[in-house]
Amino acid sequence: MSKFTSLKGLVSLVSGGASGLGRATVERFTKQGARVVLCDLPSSDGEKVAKQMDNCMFLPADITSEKEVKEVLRATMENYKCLDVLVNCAGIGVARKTYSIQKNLPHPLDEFERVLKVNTLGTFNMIRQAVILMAQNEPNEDKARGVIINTSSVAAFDGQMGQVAYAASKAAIAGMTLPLARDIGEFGIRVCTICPGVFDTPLLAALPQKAIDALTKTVVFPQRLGKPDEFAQMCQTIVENPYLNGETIRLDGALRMV
Ligand SMILES: NC(=O)c1ccc[n+]([C@@H]2O[C@H](COP(=O)([O-])OP(=O)(O)OC[C@H]3O[C@@H](n4cnc5c(N)ncnc54)[C@H](O)[C@@H]3O)[C@@H](O)[C@H]2O)c1
Ligand SMILES: C[C@]12CC(=O)[C@H]3[C@@H](CCC4=CC(=O)CC[C@@]43C)[C@@H]1CC[C@@H]2C(=O)CO
Repeated sequence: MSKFTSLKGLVSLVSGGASGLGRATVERFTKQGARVVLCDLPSSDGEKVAKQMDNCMFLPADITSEKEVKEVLRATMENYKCLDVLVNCAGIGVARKTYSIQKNLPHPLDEFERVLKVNTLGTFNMIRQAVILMAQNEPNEDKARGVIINTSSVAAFDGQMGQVAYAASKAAIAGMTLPLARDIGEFGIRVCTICPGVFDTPLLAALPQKAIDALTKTVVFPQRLGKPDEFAQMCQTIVENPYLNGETIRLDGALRMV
């Protein structure tokens, strides 16, 4: 069977794999026979989560650290001799308006910088180093060597009040998709980005229940929160469809955040 027609045997690196959408992706990929490196912060549940799955190892790193990501990729090569798929799920959010008139305070610059650093710079740091490994792979009959999947958000297009930093960071990830595909297509590496709507994860759970209910009501159909495995299923689809490239895919039940 040609490589990338199924997840079986593929070496996959999932950032943010200790929680939420990333964890669901690790679970689905390992169940489908992939060998998975779970990358997450040292303070995360990464070790515990990896131990619960077959063919999964935890390699701690902060995705914003060039040195730590380099070590994760070195260890991936040492253990698995290659890297076929990268799924960038690691990310953070912050709720902060551009100016609080009550406190007479503008959005803290360091907070804006932190969100952009983790979400956008961290995603690119993973990509720029993973490409080096993927480009060494033996190509399949279609000359394919690797697949990269990024996580943006519907907030990239319908950012809500208080999401200026988050929306900027996610719009940048969506904006990177096509130029990345153009840059690394010559090496046989495809790049797609998923824009989730509202998914039932610990990140979302930080919202008050009333806010979650209000967001859920704005989903057209099915009117419910997305299941993390539905995100993971989209990742599997992207890997297994050789003609999907350079595309940003909304996965949101036709939600358009107000
Ligand atoms: N849950 C949603 O509704 C939703 C909607 C749209 C987009 N997203 C995006 O999907 C991704 C996953 O979200 P989630 O809901 O699963 O969140 P989550 O908080 O459950 O998981 C995020 C994971 O990323 C890890 N992480 C954070 N910063 C990191 C860093 N610097 N280095 C390494 N790991 C780091 C965290 O430790 C955590 O395990 C995020 O990028 C988020 O912005 C989520
Ligand atoms: C993920 C999303 C946007 C956010 O950043 C918020 C999150 C709900 C929980 C949050 C509480 C906060 O205090 C900070 C912001 C945030 C992490 C939102 C759920 C859906 C939003 C989204 O991106 C939809 O695609």
